[in-house]
Amino acid sequence: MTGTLILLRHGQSQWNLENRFTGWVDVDITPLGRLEAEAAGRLLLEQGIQIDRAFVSVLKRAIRTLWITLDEMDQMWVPVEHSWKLNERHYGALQGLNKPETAAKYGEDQVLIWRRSFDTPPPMMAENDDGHPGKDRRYKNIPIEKLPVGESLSMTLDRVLPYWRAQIEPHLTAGETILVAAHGNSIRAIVKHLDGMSEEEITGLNIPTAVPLVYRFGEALTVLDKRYLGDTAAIEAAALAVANQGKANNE
Ligand SMILES: O=C(O)[C@@H](CO)OP(=O)(O)O
Repeated sequence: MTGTLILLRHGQSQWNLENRFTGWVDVDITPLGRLEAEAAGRLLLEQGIQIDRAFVSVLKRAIRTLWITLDEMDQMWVPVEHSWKLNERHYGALQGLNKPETAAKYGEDQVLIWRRSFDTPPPMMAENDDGHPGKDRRYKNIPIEKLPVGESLSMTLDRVLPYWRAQIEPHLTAGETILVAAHGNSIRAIVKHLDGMSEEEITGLNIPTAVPLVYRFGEALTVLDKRYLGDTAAIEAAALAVANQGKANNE
């Protein structure tokens, strides 16, 4: 038996609430998002899970979710590594736009392609946009040509996977229990890899906010089992609500 992995999407963010494309915009979690993160911590605690190490993006909605979850578990002392490689996919020129309004303007089919197709990127952010990651101090050590201005899920996977292999996998192989606090689409990229999902299958996967997804691994990191912690019907309803965020009439 080797390690255990917990994948945790951040709690509800202000732009989840407003239903806006978020990507790399650093919005915080809402009061409900904080409660969701506390509930995630309680679920992990009930399972007696002891975290050895945590990994998190450099976006505050994931960082704060991690803090609250670890606080609830009284395990705030665990080593934490931050990396932009775990950031949400960059949503390019869509960032900030309201999803139902975008669906009303461009059609639900187009929005579904932008949100869930494997390899169609969103329209790119302009190089001179004030929100360009090259203008953000937290990315100053990353060569400008490596900073995305819009990513498909495939492009997200291309930056998540080398990080996963180099930084996270060795700890699982060593038998550690790892918590990864990240985002809907960076988690979808990891799940696609772990479950060997096809490009078709991954289009149907939606990750609910702040529900711990626990993987247990056997030799050579084969997946022994995978399950969400919590009430199955509520989790399915939450995933469906995420899927429906791209509908034109979704308020
Ligand atoms: O807007 C985003 O950054 C993501 C996650 O909230 O949305 P979607 O589910 O549409 O990929």
